[in-house]
Amino acid sequence: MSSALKNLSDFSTANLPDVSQKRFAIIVSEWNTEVTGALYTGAFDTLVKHGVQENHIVSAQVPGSFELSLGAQKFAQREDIDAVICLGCVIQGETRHFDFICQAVADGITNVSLKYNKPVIFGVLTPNTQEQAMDRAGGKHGNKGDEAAITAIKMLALN
Ligand SMILES: Nc1c(NC[C@H](O)[C@H](O)[C@H](O)CO)[nH]c(=O)[nH]c1=O
Ligand SMILES: CC(=O)[C@@H](O)COP(=O)(O)O
Repeated sequence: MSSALKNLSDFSTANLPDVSQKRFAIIVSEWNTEVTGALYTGAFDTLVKHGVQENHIVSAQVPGSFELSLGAQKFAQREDIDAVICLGCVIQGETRHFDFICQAVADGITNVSLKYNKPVIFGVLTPNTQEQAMDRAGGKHGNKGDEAAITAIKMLALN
């Protein structure tokens, strides 16, 4: 189902693991900060809502989504971090730069997750327009940050 028909904040919370002692890092891109800020709020609030202690959440900013992979790696390599959530918004421009960033960050985040055997969540919006972005950052299609946070929690159940 495409996100146009789905609410990103509508997910099952059945059988969630106890995350009261788990530690999370949230890495946020500074590009399109009005969008990524809303994603961050959604992710942070969702983690706390489902049992994560606020002082068990560390946050960091990177200049753009392309830098999310390295930012994620700096926290994924830490023994005191159980999962990493990457938040960004790459909006299509006039050139193919969009394509290179999106592919690089998707591949990079995947590689970090596999290298450190930890959940590193792709909470990156790749819309065509600012409106599409806002619709997915707390608008009519929910909040990708909520989805990223619950995904991190669910993946820790695999441990
Ligand atoms: N255009 C967007 C960017 N561009 C910047 C890159 O992410 C990167 O920081 C730069 O290429 C230097 O390495 N980043 C976004 O997150 N969103 C955009 O729409
Ligand atoms: C996704 C981007 O980097 C974008 O903002 C760049 O815009 P353009 O492709 O018009 O240079």
